[in-house]
Amino acid sequence: MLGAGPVGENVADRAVRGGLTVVLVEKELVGGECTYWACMPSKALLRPAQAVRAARQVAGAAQAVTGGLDVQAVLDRRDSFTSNWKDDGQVAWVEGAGISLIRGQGRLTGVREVTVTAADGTTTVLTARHAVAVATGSDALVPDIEGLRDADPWTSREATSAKEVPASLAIIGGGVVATEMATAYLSLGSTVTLISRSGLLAGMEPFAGEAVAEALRKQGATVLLDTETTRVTRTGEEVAIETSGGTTVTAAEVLVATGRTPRTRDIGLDVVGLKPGDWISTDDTMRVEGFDWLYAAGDVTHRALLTHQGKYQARAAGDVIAARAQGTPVSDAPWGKHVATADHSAVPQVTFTDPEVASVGLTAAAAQKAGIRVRVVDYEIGQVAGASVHADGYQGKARMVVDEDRQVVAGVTFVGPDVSELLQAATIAVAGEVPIARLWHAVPAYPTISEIWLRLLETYGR
Ligand SMILES: Cc1cc2nc3c(=O)[nH]c(=O)nc-3n(C[C@H](O)[C@H](O)[C@H](O)COP(=O)(O)OP(=O)(O)OC[C@H]3O[C@@H](n4cnc5c(N)ncnc54)[C@H](O)[C@@H]3O)c2cc1C
Ligand SMILES: NC(=O)c1ccc[n+]([C@@H]2O[C@H](COP(=O)([O-])OP(=O)(O)OC[C@H]3O[C@@H](n4cnc5c(N)ncnc54)[C@H](O)[C@@H]3O)[C@@H](O)[C@H]2O)c1
Repeated sequence: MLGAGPVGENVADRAVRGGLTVVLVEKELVGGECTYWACMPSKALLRPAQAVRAARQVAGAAQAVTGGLDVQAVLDRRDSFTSNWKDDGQVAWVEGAGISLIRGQGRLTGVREVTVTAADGTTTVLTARHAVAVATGSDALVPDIEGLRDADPWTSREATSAKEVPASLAIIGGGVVATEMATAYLSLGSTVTLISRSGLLAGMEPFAGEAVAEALRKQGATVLLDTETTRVTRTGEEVAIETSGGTTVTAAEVLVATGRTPRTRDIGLDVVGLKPGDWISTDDTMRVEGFDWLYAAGDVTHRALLTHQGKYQARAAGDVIAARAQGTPVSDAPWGKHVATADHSAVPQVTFTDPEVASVGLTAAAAQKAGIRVRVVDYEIGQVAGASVHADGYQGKARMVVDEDRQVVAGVTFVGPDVSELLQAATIAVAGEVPIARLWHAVPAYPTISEIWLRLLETYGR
């Protein structure tokens, strides 16, 4: 098993539970990007401001919040979530799960063969009886913008692990990392400028990015949309970012948040006939096409660059590797035990901005593009009784995209404060293909924000 991020750990765990022996190879920290430089530290940076905002939106509680964030306490709490970038806890879990761990850079060196080069240069050759799985994840992509690499830019790693808050931060990109880090650093006191070559959160329902852009501006950020970055220059303590609009943005640091690139350049893909530097594509059992022994899961497959979805793929992969090894039945029809079917139509994602964006399944545009006859149902979440009790002047919007021919929900998007916990109900509706007629019988409790479901159904009609 190459890579001990959340995905590698789960493939290994499932294969061990299935009766196999597993060696996990890790070159940095057991727990991967998610634990140390992505999901956990970013959410730890965001949560304190969200808690303060929640209190400030409720008269009575608002009066109790008299100060600003304690920045050092926020950073200290973030450090506790990353265990100060030490992986002892995760190593203990690996050992407890009966998985062997070898530290070093792993490379494919033959059929079912991996060679691990340790930090001191010693090598260990491992030959698998059944399978090799690759879950080496992804790195931040730094695009070819003139001067950018020489300007010593931050990537998501520096943004999530910074020990000090820069006075000003320019962010190139308009996706999830850019918007979340803009939200976090604004709350920590930086002057933030976000430079996006498109609108924000492209690929989601348009009203999501529009709401986030408006909110970032209200919170004090400068948001430049449809703006290309043309040149970046660092002079001493300052970075100058020239843009297509003619504006030059200056900041103490520049964060590049322009997507990911697969960690496959140096893992021996050429030895097995694949191209180094490419994403690794698989079938729905996570087996690499053309191989009976090579599997991949998680970010490296480019199916859905999310921890929960990678771990879902990992459960399928670990279980199917064990089943194929033991000769037990394989359940690889859509929605079977050994396939990651949901990757195609039911991927949930929360963007932890303020307001939050929670979505699953297809947007209206994506559904139409897929040839589905859709009806779009929109509703203002603030009109739901539970939302008005939750926060004074609650503002948010929900969209349900209905597949008219199949009478099921193809996608749902919620934008608003604290909508993240609404998402699992939507995921169940989409993945479960629950008929609209039956959803009427899933009665949301009064007065909760979940009553948005009732309002969406009433707007749809029956
Ligand atoms: C800033 C940020 C915030 C994010 N927030 C969220 C979030 O809130 N929710 C969410 O679901 N997703 C989030 N993501 C995405 C999430 O981090 C990834 O989807 C997830 O980490 C993928 O897991 P993985 O195991 O595939 O890869 P990784 O976590 O990257 O782990 C891969 C592991 O493989 C190791 N490795 C690589 N090459 C080798 C080799 N040759 N030999 C040995 N070991 C090797 C690496 O050192 C690493 O430990 C975020 C991403 C970023 C950048
Ligand atoms: N809360 C979460 O679930 C969460 C949080 C952060 C990251 N992630 C995952 O991590 C992945 C990476 O996030 P991300 O924000 O880096 O990627 P992204 O794909 O979400 O956004 C990339 C952004 O960079 C822009 N861009 C791309 N190339 C560019 C260029 N050459 N010049 C200027 N702009 C350019 C794109 O237009 C887009 O706005 C995502 O796929 C996401 O799923 C998830």
